[in-house]
Amino acid sequence: MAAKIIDGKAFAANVRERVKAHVTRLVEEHGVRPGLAVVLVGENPASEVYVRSKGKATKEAGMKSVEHKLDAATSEADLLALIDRLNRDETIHGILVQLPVPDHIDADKVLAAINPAKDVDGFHISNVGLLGTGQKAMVPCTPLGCLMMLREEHGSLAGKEAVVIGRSNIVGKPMAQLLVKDSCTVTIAHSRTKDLPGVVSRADIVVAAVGRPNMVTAEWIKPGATVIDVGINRIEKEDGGTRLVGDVDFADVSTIAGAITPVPGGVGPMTIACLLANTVTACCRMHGLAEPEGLTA
Ligand SMILES: NC(=O)C1=CN([C@@H]2O[C@H](COP(=O)(O)OP(=O)(O)OC[C@H]3O[C@@H](n4cnc5c(N)ncnc54)[C@H](OP(=O)(O)O)[C@@H]3O)[C@@H](O)[C@H]2O)C=CC1
Ligand SMILES: Nc1nc(=O)c2c([nH]1)NC[C@@H]1CN(c3ccc(C(=O)N[C@@H](CCC(=O)O)C(=O)O)cc3)C=[N+]21
Repeated sequence: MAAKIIDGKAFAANVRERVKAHVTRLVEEHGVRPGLAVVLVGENPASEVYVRSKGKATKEAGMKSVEHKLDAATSEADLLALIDRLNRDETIHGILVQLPVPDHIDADKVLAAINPAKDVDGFHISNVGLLGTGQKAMVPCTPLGCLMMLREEHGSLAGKEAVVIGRSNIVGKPMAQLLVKDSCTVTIAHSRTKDLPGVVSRADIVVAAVGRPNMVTAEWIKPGATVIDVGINRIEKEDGGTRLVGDVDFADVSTIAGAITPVPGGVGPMTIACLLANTVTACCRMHGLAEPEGLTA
């Protein structure tokens, strides 16, 4: 039987509506408007697309949106000075520095400079540590979006076998933490994993975050498993154009999976919706106001 296709775009639209409703309450009842600052260093066509769609979605949700586009040659000191200004700006509740940053800038140092309360990406070590110890944290947007879709699909995740392919700090590791927190039995696989197909075939839940087009095929998948495809890979078409594909061979895997996210239209839109949700959450925490329900981990 063909897999259910999880409509990330529709789910994200629903999350954005709920964010917008909460923003309206914050503005009307408390005179507070959540603000998000996105910082982009250098010219990266893909990053510019994301930054533009983040800005548009932020405004549509009724929030303040600020974009800082810095020259590729911007010094680390100048970037740190901008972050310091945004940290002290009371109209800004969320700060996101688009990754990757140019080689002459130390990304760890930049992330550590962001006020953890405004760290809507959840990349600051104090948020990483809070998440890892099961405390209230800012949770990275992509894994949070994946978790929301999995909870919607399954209700409780307790006792499920989950395999996360990829161990990056921005997707794989925080995804695994969230699944453990929801009582899954979690395996993290990576490039040195032996018998990856064998490991993946045990899973009730597969999250692929690798960056290799169509790597995961039907033979790896336990019948009925839920497959979340985080990968964003731009590949050449026969006609010379390009198209986006995930890390999962969608046509193949959807013949055996129980449910699957498409690329595009799956995890990507949820990432942006969760960024807005995190900005509202950060704003509420900063002002000691009630947080939106169902929009945090
Ligand atoms: N939809 C969205 O919102 C987002 C999508 N992405 C996409 O998700 C993908 C992953 O991103 P990110 O985590 O940043 O990528 P990284 O490159 O940081 O990490 C990739 C991971 O995949 C592992 N890996 C590489 N090759 C293999 C292999 N052959 N078998 C098993 N594991 C392998 C690597 O292992 P090792 O550690 O051993 O090198 C690494 O842990 C990319 O396509 C990216 O574009 C990312 C962020 C957001
Ligand atoms: N500090 C930081 N935080 C991030 O969250 C971050 C980052 N840096 N660097 C780059 C990655 C990538 N990322 C995506 C967001 C949305 C889509 C998205 O909306 N994708 C659409 C398609 C978009 C298109 O057509 O290009 C979809 O999958 O349907 C994809 C990828 C966030 N990232």
